[in-house]
Amino acid sequence: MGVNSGTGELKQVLLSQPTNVQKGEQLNEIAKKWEISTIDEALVKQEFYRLQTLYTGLGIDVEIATPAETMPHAVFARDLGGCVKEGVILGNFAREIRKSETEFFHSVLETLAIPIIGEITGAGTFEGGDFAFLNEHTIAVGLLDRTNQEGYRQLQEILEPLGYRLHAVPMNPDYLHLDMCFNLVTPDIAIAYSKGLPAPFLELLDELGITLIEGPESEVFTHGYNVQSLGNRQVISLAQNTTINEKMRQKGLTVHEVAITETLKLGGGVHCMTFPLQRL
Ligand SMILES: NC(=[NH2+])NCCC[C@H](N)C(=O)O
Repeated sequence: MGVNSGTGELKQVLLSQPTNVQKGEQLNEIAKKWEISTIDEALVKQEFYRLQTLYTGLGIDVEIATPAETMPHAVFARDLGGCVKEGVILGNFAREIRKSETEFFHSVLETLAIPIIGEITGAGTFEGGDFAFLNEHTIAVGLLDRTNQEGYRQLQEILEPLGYRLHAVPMNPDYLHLDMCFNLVTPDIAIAYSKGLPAPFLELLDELGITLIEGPESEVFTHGYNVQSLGNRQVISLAQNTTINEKMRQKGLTVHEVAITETLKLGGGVHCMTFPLQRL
């Protein structure tokens, strides 16, 4: 079980069914241009089903969580925490409306017999959208709108004794999470809004031999960088993001397109919706 990289072959994921999406509040700058009460829940459900079907069709096992109606943002299961090969580190949501998700996902993971190796607590906040493997031993942690210094410190306390090296990536909070700006798609290629990434992080990527497929700031807001790596040079990406999809194909990647537009209005995409449970 477990996840030992960001680009190993994806075998099992956790998705969380959308519920009551209009009852939330818009929590981030990316989502704020849409009035939440106008979001079409039936369409969001259809899109969820589309993603689920795509995963299943690709031979990836999908576990489905069914959150309570009080958890309109739980559809972004990624944010529950981080998964390494030893088990899951549960996060601590920064926004009040998402706090109850931790207990919910805790029980879901227990039911699935997934070990929980730590939890961020107290003044520390950490959301899984900020957690990115760079290689088997190196993990980048975004410090934007949701994960704070104390959350990062607690993560170090949990992961460094296990042999992981962590790197903080402070960025503009308007971009919400690291996974809105940066995603590794093969062991040595990432897609990124590079102008938004801090210089020490760009240097680290260079040292690790990771090259970038780059794009403009506007693609942060169209969820262009929020792709899901499947391993074996394959990714799931949004059908409408033709420019970034073409750039990935030019690098020899196989891009599986999914038609998701309505869910994006809540400020998350395919990567945010997917919590990887197992990669080989
Ligand atoms: N990993 C992500 N980028 N998640 C997006 C989360 C969006 C959600 N509406 C929130 O603001 O919390």
